[in-house]
Amino acid sequence: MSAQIIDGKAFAAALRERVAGVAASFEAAAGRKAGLAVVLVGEDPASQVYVRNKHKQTIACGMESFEHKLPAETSEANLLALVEQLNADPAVDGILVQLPLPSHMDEQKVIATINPDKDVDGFHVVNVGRLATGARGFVPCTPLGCVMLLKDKLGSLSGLDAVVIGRSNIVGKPMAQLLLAESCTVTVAHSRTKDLPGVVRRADIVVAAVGRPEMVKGDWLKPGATVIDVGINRVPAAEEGKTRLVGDVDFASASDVAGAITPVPGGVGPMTIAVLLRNTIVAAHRNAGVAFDETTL
Ligand SMILES: Nc1nc2c(c(=O)[nH]1)N[C@@H](CN(C=O)c1ccc(C(=O)N[C@@H](CCC(=O)O)C(=O)O)cc1)CN2
Repeated sequence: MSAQIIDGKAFAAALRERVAGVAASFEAAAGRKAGLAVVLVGEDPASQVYVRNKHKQTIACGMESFEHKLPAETSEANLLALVEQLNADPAVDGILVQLPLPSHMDEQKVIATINPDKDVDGFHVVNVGRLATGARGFVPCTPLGCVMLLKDKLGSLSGLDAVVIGRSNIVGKPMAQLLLAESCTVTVAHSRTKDLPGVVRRADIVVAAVGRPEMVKGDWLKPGATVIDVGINRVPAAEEGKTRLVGDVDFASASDVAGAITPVPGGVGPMTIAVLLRNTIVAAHRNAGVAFDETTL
């Protein structure tokens, strides 16, 4: 293995420290803590873990955490009413509805009900438009975390060739917008891309967000490329009945060719919640009209 490991867990811990410092000065200036409301519908085991971790880390950063857990059979109307209530609550600076939602709910309709200025997930079409046009808004947490890791490793990304594999609204599309804003030459590849290995081999930066375990192989990479693995896939482990977590990149072969690579777990995943806390403290300042230099986060 020759690649450097990009330690997302350590970077996320340092970001949370900075958020905690800013949260303390926000409380002193505003006379209240910043607040994050997280809504979980149903009992998806992975979502339960993510929501529990969001709650713990929000408290640890000195912010208020408002958890709302609704049964899987809750009607969409009930969920929309809760979102409206959170929109109107001055103690709530950020609102996050954990995805995926049960199949009887329209995710886009639910997201569209969140006040865009409390949409710390950055999924509302208003924030999607703001990102696309370079206006100030909220940027989805996972892609923003990936860009933070890339800039920390490479410095300026200007002029680099980037390939994003995957075109989801949550990761692929905003990732492409962010890399474009950093003056990369961006290609968005997907399941129908012809000669995917050939396309990936041109890239200085590869972001894999396709949801297919260990799909990207070492011989797809340009030597020295920086590889960001967004995949979180549970696959059977060697031991009977156990599972293990792998990314969308075949770490063993890729780390022989890449210059730097994020591991799974411990790479991009921890950045998602750290950036959520960052977006929440930014939202609190904007909504309360308290000035601070957002570039320090
Ligand atoms: N409303 C949202 N829903 C979902 C989002 C999101 O950003 N907003 N992202 C994902 C889930 N997610 C946060 O919600 C998330 C995923 C992964 C991690 C993480 O720390 N992963 C660890 C491994 C954890 C494990 O063992 O399973 C890692 O990669 O090291 C945190 C948050 C979908 N839903």
